[in-house]
Amino acid sequence: MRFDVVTLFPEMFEAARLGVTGKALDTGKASLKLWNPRDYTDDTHRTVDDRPYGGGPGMVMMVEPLKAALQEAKAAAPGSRVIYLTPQGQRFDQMAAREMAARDGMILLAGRYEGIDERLVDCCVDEEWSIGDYVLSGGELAAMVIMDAVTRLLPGVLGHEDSAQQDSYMNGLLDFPQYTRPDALEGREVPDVLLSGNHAAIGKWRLKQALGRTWLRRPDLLEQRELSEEEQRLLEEFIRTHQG
Ligand SMILES: Nc1nonc1C(=O)N1CCN(Cc2ccccn2)CC1
Repeated sequence: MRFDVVTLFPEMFEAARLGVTGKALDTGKASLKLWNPRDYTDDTHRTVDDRPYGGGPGMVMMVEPLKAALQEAKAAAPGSRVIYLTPQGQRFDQMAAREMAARDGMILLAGRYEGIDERLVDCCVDEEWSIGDYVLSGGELAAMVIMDAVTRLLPGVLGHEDSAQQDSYMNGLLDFPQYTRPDALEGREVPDVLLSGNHAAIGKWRLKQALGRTWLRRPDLLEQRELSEEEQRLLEEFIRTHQG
């Protein structure tokens, strides 16, 4: 997976060199190249923003430096589609992450200021994606969210047990509660079943908790998910005990 990112703040992507994404980069399962429009300016102040036609607050990313950086990235990654991070984009989710993880690469365009010139979107952007309905200071964090979610899905990046956990977590349910030492914390005990060593009972307890939590917190997810007979029974059991 080749990630190319057009950004005015390449330093932010040092964070991608840590943890799971850092290991994926170190082992060559992913690569990251940054393209800074400021390197494509030709004035002494290295200007990268300009005033919007029509007036109004804020600045827009200047066309020429951005276009030059984007063209270089496209030349270096000819097969990669250009993704523009913007609140106006389609909502990114796990299904989108899975689809993107199957690609050879992507060029992520991280905008700052009030955005980019619409003619650049028309000529050079293939897809617009949003990570949620809130306004960030730029597209860099959104780009890193997508890079992280996609990288975790690349073959060999997560260990087998992690990817199994990832699958269980994302099988359309919220995660079950997690516990670790000590087994008693200020009078609060770890559920006995988790200390029992009975893996069948532990699995059943975890599935019931995942179903129950999803019912309580994200009933919308349950509506999209077929339940097996056992899952239906476990959920009904959870609801009965929850309602007392
Ligand atoms: N939410 C999000 N999910 O992806 N990106 C965001 C996000 O908030 N931002 C902040 C504004 N930036 C610049 C901008 C401003 C206006 C129009 C287009 N671009 C883009 C990235």
